Amino acid sequence: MLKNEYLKTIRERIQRENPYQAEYLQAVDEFLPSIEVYVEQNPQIEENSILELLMQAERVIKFRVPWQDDQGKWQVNRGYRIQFNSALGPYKGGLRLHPTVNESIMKFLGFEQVFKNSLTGLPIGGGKGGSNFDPKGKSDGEIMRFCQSFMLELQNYIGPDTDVPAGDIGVGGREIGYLFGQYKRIQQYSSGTLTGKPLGIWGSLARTEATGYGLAYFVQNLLKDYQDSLAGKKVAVSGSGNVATYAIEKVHQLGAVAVTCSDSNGFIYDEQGIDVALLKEIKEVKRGRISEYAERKPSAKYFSNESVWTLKESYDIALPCATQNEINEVSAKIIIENGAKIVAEGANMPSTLKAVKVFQENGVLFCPAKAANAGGVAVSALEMAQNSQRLPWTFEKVDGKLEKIMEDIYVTCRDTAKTYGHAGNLVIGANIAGFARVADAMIIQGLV
Ligand SMILES: NC(=O)C1=CN([C@@H]2O[C@H](COP(=O)(O)OP(=O)(O)OC[C@H]3O[C@@H](n4cnc5c(N)ncnc54)[C@H](OP(=O)(O)O)[C@@H]3O)[C@@H](O)[C@H]2O)C=CC1
Ligand SMILES: O=C(O)CCC(=O)C(=O)O
Repeated sequence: MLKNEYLKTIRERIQRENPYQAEYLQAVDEFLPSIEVYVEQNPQIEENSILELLMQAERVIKFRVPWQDDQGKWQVNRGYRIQFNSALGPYKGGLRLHPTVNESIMKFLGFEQVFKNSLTGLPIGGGKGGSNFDPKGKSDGEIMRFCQSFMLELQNYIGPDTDVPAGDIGVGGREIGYLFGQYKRIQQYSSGTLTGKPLGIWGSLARTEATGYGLAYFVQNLLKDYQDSLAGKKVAVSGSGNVATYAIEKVHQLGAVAVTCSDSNGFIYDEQGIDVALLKEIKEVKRGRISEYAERKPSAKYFSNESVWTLKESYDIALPCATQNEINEVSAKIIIENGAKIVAEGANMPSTLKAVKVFQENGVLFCPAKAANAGGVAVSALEMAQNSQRLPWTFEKVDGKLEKIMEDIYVTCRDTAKTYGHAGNLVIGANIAGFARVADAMIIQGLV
């Protein structure tokens, strides 16, 4: 519950202006209470109407995306780009292709991206985009025609110093390649306009791995504070896409064993540890379903139409890496009963507000998405740097920088939480640290 009168008026206004945007309101309700102590100690925030300005996306772009399917029939989807805040640099954030995409989901993602990008310490503002186009079951030709049509509109609003989109759910190297090709046809060859590019068109080494690896580095830093490490830990992971796959790969490299993964049809429990090579073959090469994993690996059990978070088996760490609100109050309690001491969010907002409360009240070390999954966008910013320099860096160089950035983010969140009287609360640490830098930049620039 908010106590500060200024924050109450901000919350009421957001409710009035966005009455049906449940996900955006949820992200706001996670954020506002956690910066209360900072706002009370820093009167310049209210004096300069920083929150009135910040909570309003700078620009919300909505457009029609017509495309022809393989039967020659015209289909139409809705496209979005939310240019949320540019105080720290060009808008930066992924594009999501999923049938659930709507303005509320785009806005929650864009809003959180602002503070996440700020935490990286790199010169990037926050944005997000996407479409309710469903890539599942579509041919390469259909994906290409959709991406070309999407870019026909989007190209009006992006560029290496304006807005730099990348991937998210349903958008990987293939889609970024098609989007880039269309941008080049209409505008010019400008490699820094999109990140997450395939290596053949000047993507960065380690961008594919960055979000999942970064998540593991974040957890490793947290454990270090408790004189512990990932070695020997049992880890439950949800999802089987980009973030989940490389989180599993890195926790294995650091000596832990990940025993689960999932897609929207069910989940796998493999007591021997997820076989990452098999997972990549099924998901990245064949674009198949996770059920095939159990058909090919005798030690694996498949649970159809169930979430990982219904599993009742012991593990030490939970890494939700699929989608928003996949963990509710009930599953949070199951995770705690299973013995998890750490929950680190690879996906964006995978825990409901009630789930976060359950974790925090039960002493779980909870690592919020905007800090724990910032490795992806951080390496995207490094991709922009390489593109500007016109020089590719080695995998080791990028991965080394990623490791240091994740350590810095962890330390910043930990120390900020302590400074403001909430030691151990990484939600408060992440939100205050991310917000303070954006607010300062807005004031320096005359509030624009
Ligand atoms: N890619 C990146 O660099 C970053 C991604 N993220 C976040 O991480 C999460 C995963 O993204 P990413 O791995 O890139 O996406 P992918 O498209 O590669 O994978 C998404 C995974 O989540 C599952 N999933 C998606 N929607 C649902 C749903 N409604 N219910 C159950 N499962 C679902 C998918 O299953 P299925 O195939 O069945 O749909 C798939 O296994 C998202 O929240 C994203 O915003 C955060 C930071 C950076
Ligand atoms: O790499 C990027 O720019 C986008 C990453 C992203 O969408 C995210 O952090 O949620």
